Amino acid sequence: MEIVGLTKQFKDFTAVEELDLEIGRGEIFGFLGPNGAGKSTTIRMLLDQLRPSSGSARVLGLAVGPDSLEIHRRIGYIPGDLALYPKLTGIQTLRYFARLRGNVDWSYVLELAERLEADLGKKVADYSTGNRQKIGLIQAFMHRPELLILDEPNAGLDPLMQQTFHEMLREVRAAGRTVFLSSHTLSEVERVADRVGIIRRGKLVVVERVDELKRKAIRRLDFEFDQPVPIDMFEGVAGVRDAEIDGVHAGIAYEGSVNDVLQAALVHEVVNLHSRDADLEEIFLAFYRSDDSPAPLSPARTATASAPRAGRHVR
Ligand SMILES: Nc1ncnc2c1ncn2[C@@H]1O[C@H](COP(=O)(O)OP(=O)(O)OP(=O)(O)O)[C@@H](O)[C@H]1O
Repeated sequence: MEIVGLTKQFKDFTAVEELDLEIGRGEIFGFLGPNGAGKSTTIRMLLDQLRPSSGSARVLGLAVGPDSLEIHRRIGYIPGDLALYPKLTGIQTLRYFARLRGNVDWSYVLELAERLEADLGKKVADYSTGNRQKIGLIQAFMHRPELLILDEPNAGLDPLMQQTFHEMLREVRAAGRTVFLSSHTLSEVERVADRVGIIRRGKLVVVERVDELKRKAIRRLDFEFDQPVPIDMFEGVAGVRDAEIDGVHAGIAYEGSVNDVLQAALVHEVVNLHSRDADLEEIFLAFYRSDDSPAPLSPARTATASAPRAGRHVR
């Protein structure tokens, strides 16, 4: 998928501004942003449901606009506000979608329904949000599309079903097919996506590999030593952003490789060591902040800005 300068103006309000993005085949791309950031507007332009004010997009090598019929044939899609016929049962709904699509392997549909534990017997009107979403997922996956465009697909799924859904996404990737997954929750995207793009107030503020973001994030180590250690023992150690030394305890915030931190620590006898996860949340929150300050330029810079001041503290 290639998006170039995509812009949507609603009167004098710019919902999406000059969006550039390339997504490769076989990739799970997480499109993250707070409510109202412009995710659905972007997706609706990709689907040709909304005309861009300027810019263009190609999906599966085809031009959005002129080739949209062909694009729709080859993709699977869940809209943010999935509308289903309330009087049909789940199974009737899926048969209807399968007929529209043509060439759907019905045994695969039933397999998906079983994996997602979808209740197909009830009328859609009587469905819970989660079950409605399951029908949405099955219809998006049923024809094994080359590209899945999923707008907030996780809504209403319980944790177990989210896991099943993530497995399904990984299978899609393993088969060389592509996923464009919009979400406002970091934890979902972090678990499955190869790369993320964060959109804020219509602008793409960062596009980065998830593992790269994690690598750049601040991490924490808590040491316990067998005897009190000097308060300056981590001073000048590469990557150390903050050191809180309190007798036999040392809490270290660092970025990059852990080796230098460990080397500096092992000068003394370590009796206990606790490592805390990379604080990706901090990075994302910095991008999400809705104040009027300019968006951060890079995740590395954000991590630096949101990290405690370098130096040492004595409690
Ligand atoms: N038809 C429209 N006319 C005017 N403004 C609109 C229209 N559609 C969307 N917007 C505005 O564009 C902005 C982006 O909306 P969009 O639905 O793309 O956000 P989103 O990132 O999908 O958010 P959410 O997570 O809440 O679904 C919002 O401020 C919204 O009010």
